[in-house]
Order: sequence, then C-alpha cells, then structure tokens
Amino acid sequence: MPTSASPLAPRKITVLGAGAWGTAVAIALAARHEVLMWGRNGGAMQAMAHARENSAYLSGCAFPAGLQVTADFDTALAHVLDTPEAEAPLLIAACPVAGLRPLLMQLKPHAISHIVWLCKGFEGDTGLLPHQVVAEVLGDQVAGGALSGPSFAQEVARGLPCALTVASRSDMLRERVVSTVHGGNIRVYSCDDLVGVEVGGAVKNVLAIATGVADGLGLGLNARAALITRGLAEITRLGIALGGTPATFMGLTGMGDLILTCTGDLSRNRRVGLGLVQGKALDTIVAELGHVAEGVPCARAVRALAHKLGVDMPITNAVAGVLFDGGTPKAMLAQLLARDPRDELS
Ligand SMILES: NC(=O)C1=CN([C@@H]2O[C@H](COP(=O)(O)OP(=O)(O)OC[C@H]3O[C@@H](n4cnc5c(N)ncnc54)[C@H](O)[C@@H]3O)[C@@H](O)[C@H]2O)C=CC1
Ligand SMILES: O=C(CO)COP(=O)(O)O
Repeated sequence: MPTSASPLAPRKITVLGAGAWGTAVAIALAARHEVLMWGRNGGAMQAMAHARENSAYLSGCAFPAGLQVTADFDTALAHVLDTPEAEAPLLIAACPVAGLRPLLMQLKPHAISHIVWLCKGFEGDTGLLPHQVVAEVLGDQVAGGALSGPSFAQEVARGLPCALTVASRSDMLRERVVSTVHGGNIRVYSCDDLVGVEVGGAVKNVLAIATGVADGLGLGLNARAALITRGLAEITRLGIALGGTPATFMGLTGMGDLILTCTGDLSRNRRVGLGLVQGKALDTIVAELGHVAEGVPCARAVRALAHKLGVDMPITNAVAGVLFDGGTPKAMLAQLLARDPRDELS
C-alpha cells in the first residue's frame, strides 16, 4: 500500500520508557522532531538531563537538542495530548513486554487516540502478544501498532541506516508512523499483519539464544545457518497457527530480525546463549547484561503456547529445556540432532 513519507513539519513525539531502545529511537527522531522521553526513575532522568546522554543504557550517544527528558508522566503525556490531532503527534511505548500492561494501566485514564509499541515478545503470564494486551487494557477504539525490524539500539542511536516495519490494522496509524519516522537513515515499511510481525519479533529472540549456544560450543557456520533456517521454519509454523501471513516471516520483522539477532554480537539474547555455554547461571548472565533479554521469558511462553496449539517447535523446546529444566547445551544439541528426519517444507 503506498504511503506518504517526509513530514511537512516537526512533530511532537513522546517516548515512554528510557532503556536502550527507547533512548535510541528518541535520539534518532529528535534530529527531526520535538521528542520528550519519559522514564520512571526520577534520579536516572535527572542524570540524563544533566549529562545529555543515557549513561546507564546507551553510553556515548549524545542527546540532540530536540530531545528532552522527564520523570513526570503527566508532563510526558501532555506533550502529545495537548497537540491537535491534525498535527499528528505520536505516542510510543518503549518498555519491555513485562512492563507493557503496567504502562497501559497508567495510560488508561487518559484520552489517548493511538499508541505504537516497540517491545518484542509474548506476555509471560497470559501468553498474549502485545497487540492483544493493548486491546485488553485500552479497548479497540485506540489505534495501535507495532514498530519492529532489525535494529540494534547502538547502531540506530549512532545514525547508521536501518529499515523497520510498522504493523497496524489502522490506516491512520500506519500513515502517521511512516510520515513521522521514515526519513534520514531510517526507512519504514508498513503492513497490516500485526500477528506475523509480532510473532517474528518475539520468537527470533529465542532463536538468538540457540545460536549463541551453538556458536559458544564452536559448532561452526554450517550449524549456525541450519539453526537460523530451521528457526525461521518454526517461527513461521507458530505465526501461521496464530493467524499470521506466511510472507511476513520472510520480511524485515521475520527473517531480517532473525538474521541480525542470531549473528550480531550486539544482541543481548545471543549473549545469553554464549553465557550458558560458559557455564554461567541464567540469573548471573541476565544481571551481567544489565538489560532485558526478552528471549528468556519468551522461550517459556512460546513453549507453552506451541504445546497448546500442537505446533512443533523443537529448537524453542530445546532452549527452554536449558533455561528452565537444567538441560545442558550439549544435551540440547544431542536432542535436536537425534530427531527423526522430516520433510523440509511440511
Ligand atoms: N535494544 C535494542 O536494540 C532493541 C530492543 N527492542 C525491544 O524493546 C524493548 C525494550 O528493550 P530495551 O530498551 O533495549 O531494554 P533495556 O533493558 O535496555 O531497558 C528497559 C527499560 O524499560 C524500563 N521499564 C521496565 N518496565 C517498565 C515499565 N513498566 N514502565 C516503564 N518503563 C519500564 C526499564 O526501567 C528500562 O529503562 C524490548 O522488548 C526489546 O526486545 C526492540 C528493538 C531493538
Ligand atoms: O531486537 C533487537 C534487534 O532488532 C535487539 O535484540 P537483543 O534484545 O537480542 O539485543
């Protein structure tokens, strides 16, 4: 579907969440727009305002003049809510999946028209995708969309080129995101397959843990390519079972993000896999990361969901076995290799 690009004027954008990705997106958009980033930790936001960088989550990436920060939720919301809809303000939720429902509960009393989320995963307790959580909390009158794709925060914050996809069932929201975010070194594609985009973004994190394990064990490039490709097959099976469109999994938010996260050493999820092979405890690995690794809770949620739906997801099951059931990386490998042969395309 054709969409217009290049905004006519700077827009008002609020980013809720001040981790690595929220900060990178805020920095990138502040070159062209008036961005206000909210974080829940008052001390941290004050330090950011003073240093003009987010030293805890994205050090060395200076804030442009167009980026302001606050720890006051009402101020952050007023930045977009006090802007006429005709000026197309943009509200972005940049927290991890586990923080999405609490954040939406904070938003619920306010009259928001739309929301874009950046998180990738399934909600732990419910097994819901982010768009389902949004619909459950805010109802379906609020236009919602996921902005996803291969995009390491460190690279986006440094202004390196990337391509993203906005997925929404709302024409208005897709148009607003494209016309606001597309430009400079960021290309934004659009599609209406929310399920496919969200499943790809969620499950690739589990596969990145698997690839980290394989690379940590020194299994070689052939094994890595096999894992990525068969990983894509299992993402696609789950995505189709949930109502996604097959072609979506071949796109930026499927294959694109899978390749990036499985092969790029900037990936936190890949580093979880590497750490497991070094014999570190999961808690230690995550604490050392200092960031969320969505593939960890996602592995549990996807294993349960796939079991419920009768979808075969052997790599995810093997990862979950190592993460939660005391399996060893070598046992994970043996379990995968010992599987019966199967038709590649079934
Ligand atoms: N870092 C990256 O390169 C990318 C990350 N993502 C996704 O974006 C999401 C966020 O990731 P990062 O920012 O990298 O994580 P991070 O670990 O760097 O930061 C998470 C931030 O979220 C905050 N947070 C947690 N719960 C919250 C809540 N209830 N309300 C408000 N803030 C809350 C934390 O205080 C922290 O500031 C994840 O789902 C991740 O998969 C997507 C694309 C790229
Ligand atoms: O989603 C990402 C890149 O697109 C970031 O992946 P990690 O969370 O594994 O760092």
